[in-house]
Order: sequence, then C-alpha cells, then structure tokens
Amino acid sequence: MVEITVELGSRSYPIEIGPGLLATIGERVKTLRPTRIVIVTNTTVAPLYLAAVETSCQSVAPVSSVVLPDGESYKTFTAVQQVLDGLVAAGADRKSLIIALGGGVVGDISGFAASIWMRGIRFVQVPTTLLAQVDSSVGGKTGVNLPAGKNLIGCFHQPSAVFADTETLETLPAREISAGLGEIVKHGLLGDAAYFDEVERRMKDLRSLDHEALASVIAGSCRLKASVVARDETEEGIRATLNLGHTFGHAIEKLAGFGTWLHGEAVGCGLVLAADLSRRLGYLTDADVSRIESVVSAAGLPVRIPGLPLEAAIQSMRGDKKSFGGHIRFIVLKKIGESAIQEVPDTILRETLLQGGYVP
Ligand SMILES: NC(=O)c1ccc[n+]([C@@H]2O[C@H](COP(=O)([O-])OP(=O)(O)OC[C@H]3O[C@@H](n4cnc5c(N)ncnc54)[C@H](O)[C@@H]3O)[C@@H](O)[C@H]2O)c1
Ligand SMILES: O=C(O)C(=O)C[C@@H](O)[C@H](O)[C@H](O)COP(=O)(O)O
Ligand SMILES: [Zn+2]
Repeated sequence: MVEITVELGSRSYPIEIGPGLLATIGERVKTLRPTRIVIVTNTTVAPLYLAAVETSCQSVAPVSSVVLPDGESYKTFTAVQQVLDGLVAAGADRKSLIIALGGGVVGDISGFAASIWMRGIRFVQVPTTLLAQVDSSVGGKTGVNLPAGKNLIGCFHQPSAVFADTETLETLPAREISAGLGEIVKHGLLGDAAYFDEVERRMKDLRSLDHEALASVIAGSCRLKASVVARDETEEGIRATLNLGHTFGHAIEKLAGFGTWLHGEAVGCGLVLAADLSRRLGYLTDADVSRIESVVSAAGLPVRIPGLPLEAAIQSMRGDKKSFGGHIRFIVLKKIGESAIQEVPDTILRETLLQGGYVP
C-alpha cells in the first residue's frame, strides 16, 4: 500500500492506493465518526462494488445508497438533486459522510452535493476508474456540466480521504483504461522528463494492467497532483497547468455532445493540439510534437478530430474558465516537463485547430 498526503494544513488528507481496499473502507472511515453514511454510485458500479463497501461500513453507522444513472450526460443538477434527495431520505445531518464510489462523474457530483448539503459536509472518494484514481479523486474540484460548457458549476471542496483500490481496475473496459492514460500522459508532460519517459516506456504494460506499472504511475500521478494542489488549492496560478489539453478537450466534449467522447479521450487529443500550438509559438520542436502524438496514440487515444466546427469551437473556448475578457488563455509547453499559461494569437489557434481536424 502506498500513502500520499495532500498537504492542506488542518484539511490535509491521505490518498491510499493498493489492492483490496474496498473491504476496509469501514474501518478507515471510522475515525471520522460519521452519524450516517450515504454511498453514492451508479448503475454500472453498484452491482460490482456497492455490496462490499456497504458491508464494510455497516458497523460504523447506518448506511444507505444513491444509485445514479451512468454517463457524462448525467453530470447535471438533476443528479445533484438526486443525491440531495437521498440525503433527506437518509435523515443526514452535518456529521454525515458521503462516500463517492465510482469514476470521475460520480466523484464530481458527490463532492458538489457534499459541499452544499447543510452548507457542507465531509466526503470520501473511492475512485474505481483509472482516470479517477490518478486525477479526479484528488484536489477537491467538484461540479457538474451545463449545456453551455464543462464543469461550469461547482466549487472547491476537498475530500477527507481518497481510497483507491487498484483491484477495481480489473473490471474496467479497455476504452476507459485508455481514457485514464490521457490524464497520465498529461501528468508526464507537466512533471519532469523522467516521469514522461516512464509513462512512454511502460505504455504497453499499463494498457495490459501490469500491476507494478499501474501502481507506479497511479502513485506518480497522485504525487504530482497532490503537490500542485498543496501549492495552489483554488487555481490562482500553477494549478491551471493541470488544465493542459483541456481548453481543446472541453470544447471537443461539448461540441460532440457530452458522453460522445470520453473526457480522457478529449484530453489526449487536446494534448496533441496543445503540443502543436506550443510548436507554432516557437517552444517545442517537430520531434517533441511527434513524440507526444506517438505516446497519445500508443495510449489508444485519438489524435485528430473528425470534423468539428471551427467557429463554434473557438466560441466555446472563449467560455473556458481560464478566459478573461473574451481572451482565451492556453496551457502551453515550453518543453516536456515545463508548462506556462498564456494568451495565443487567433491566427495561430486557427492553424492548430485546422491541423487537428476542425472544419472551417
Ligand atoms: N474533479 C477533477 O479534478 C476531475 C479531474 C479529471 C476529470 N474529471 C471529470 O471526471 C469525469 C471522467 O471520469 P471517468 O473517466 O472516471 O468517467 P466515468 O465516471 O464516466 O467512468 C467511466 C465509466 O466506467 C464505469 N466504471 C467505473 N468504475 C468501473 C469499474 N471498476 N469497472 C467497470 N466499470 C466501471 C462508469 O460507470 C462509466 O461508465 C469527467 O466528468 C471529468 O470532467 C474531474
Ligand atoms: O484538478 C485540476 O485542477 C484539473 O484541472 C484536473 C483536470 O484533469 C480536470 O478535468 C478538471 O475537472 C478540469 O477542471 P476545469 O476547472 O477546467 O473544469
Ligand atoms: Zn481532466
């Protein structure tokens, strides 16, 4: 078992990573002394893992569950309302605990519901996708989508703990493993060159769920994210770099219709576009861009966009949370392992988008 701490003073919390954690969630949350436990999950994860978590929590406090519909298209206010209804039905109070059992969608919805129930209660993340284990369960970004864009509603609300049971990845479809690898490649590009080398070198092992390779990158990515979040919890500065590839990715997700592209797929393609942009700005070399494209492709992720509308994409990016006064700001790579945030001339952005497969 690996334990990493997200250092946030009195709100610091552990990320525990290892096999077989699900059956021990009860003993791990006991120290939080919850009055009630409400497990939030979805229709896919419930038949696989809900019973194990319920059983382990039963001796700690009365347990109930909320089972949401599955999919990015359900990451909406309606789902938050469903969780709040579940809290009412359970008689939850300010000392109750939400356990988010599932991928990033369940985690983001549950965290947001936890942040607004009685003005904020505690929640614990039990991520069951690779993407959630390496990224979404850590850092306290919570929220839902609006038709106008990704994650437009939400707040920062840190979990009390993250328990990533790596055995749950065994039931995850290959497409979802690739999606998780999208965020891992992002971390490789943001971290140091050695981490990127490791991700690149072990891509085959990662895709075939080699335990040692997975354990190493889950810990590597969590360490990187934890250190960025500890330095800049609410994205005043350096945390924005975790958005590498996301200005493009979020536009792809929205324009294709939420749920058509997986988040990690859109991020993977967004990384290639961000690399292309960085080359046009004079930072990366042609060889860097080819290398990044090859790694994204080796992860099983798309590197081009079949025909999305250019003007609608640019419009969508103007609504990104990093944009101010209509100016779109991108995370660019100065080199592999070094990122920055900057405004980009419209002409260069258009060249990159056309190269990436957007249509005028
Ligand atoms: N809060 C953050 O910091 C942050 C970071 C990255 C992504 N996100 C958000 O996370 C979401 C993407 O998360 P995701 O990739 O986990 O998608 P997801 O939550 O939709 O899960 C992917 C699919 O896998 C299924 N599933 C989950 N665990 C399973 C398991 N062990 N076995 C079999 N099936 C399983 C789910 O039911 C779903 O169908 C997006 O909404 C994205 O915006 C948030
Ligand atoms: O934790 C962060 O900060 C991130 O940006 C991580 C991203 O992978 C994640 O997709 C996040 O939800 C995007 O945040 P947003 O603020 O652009 O909605
Ligand atoms: Zn992301």
